[in-house]
Amino acid sequence: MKKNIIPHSYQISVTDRQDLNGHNSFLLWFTGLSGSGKSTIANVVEQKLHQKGIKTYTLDGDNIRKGINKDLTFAPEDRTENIRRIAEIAHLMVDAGLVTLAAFVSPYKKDRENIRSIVKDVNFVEVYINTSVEECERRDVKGLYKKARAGEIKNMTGISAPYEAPETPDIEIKTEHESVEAAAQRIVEYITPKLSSNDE
Ligand SMILES: Nc1ncnc2c1ncn2[C@@H]1O[C@H](COP(=O)(O)OS(=O)(=O)O)[C@@H](OP(=O)(O)O)[C@H]1O
Ligand SMILES: Nc1ncnc2c1ncn2[C@@H]1O[C@H](COP(=O)(O)OP(=O)(O)O)[C@@H](O)[C@H]1O
Repeated sequence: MKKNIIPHSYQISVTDRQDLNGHNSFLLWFTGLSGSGKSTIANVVEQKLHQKGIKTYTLDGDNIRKGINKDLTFAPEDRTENIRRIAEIAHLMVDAGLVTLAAFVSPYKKDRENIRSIVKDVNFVEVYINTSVEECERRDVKGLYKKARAGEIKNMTGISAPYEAPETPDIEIKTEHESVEAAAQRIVEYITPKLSSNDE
């Protein structure tokens, strides 16, 4: 605890907010290479949850790297800071009672472990979107792999920067063998018991 920062105790707790919402809150974290399918699958999962009346919010590159983290690059120490800040934001969102989805490359194992400690283990569901770099490069949704091969982008994950795959993710999706719809449905089925369980 930092000196002279004394927390105020508020009367409304996360449990009160969850009771009002009628469901628990937690963080669904998607990790994988650029173009692996994180945003596509997270988007369908969020739609399915929304249709069930679940309160959600999705954090991704569009609302984070263009906003609060626009000062950060793709150098390793900046990626670490990127993920740390996102984890702190996600922590606030989970505290606010939202099922929070986050889709970031998050290539370093130690950074993903740090998320787990920030939001607490019980609130963290790790989804590994496992797509080979060959397939991501074939899709090349944003033309980044082409630029990386041409040397126009440095530190491109999978090409010139590492991706440390999760060893024991909660859910693993191999997009070369599973459709977007099937993957999203499997994720929703996995988290459904967590929405209403009281074993926090
Ligand atoms: N060098 C390099 N490596 C990887 N990705 C790159 C790079 N430069 C730009 N981009 C684009 O930025 C998106 C990844 O940002 P993240 O914040 O998810 O990255 S990280 O978690 O900090 O590693 C990633 O978005 P997604 O394609 O949605 O994953 C890319 O579009
Ligand atoms: N089974 C699948 N799951 C997810 N995406 C898939 C799948 N098959 C093909 N794709 C395509 O791969 C691309 C993934 O892009 P995107 O979701 O932006 O990836 P990321 O967010 O990981 O960078 C999309 O064009 C999507 O339509």
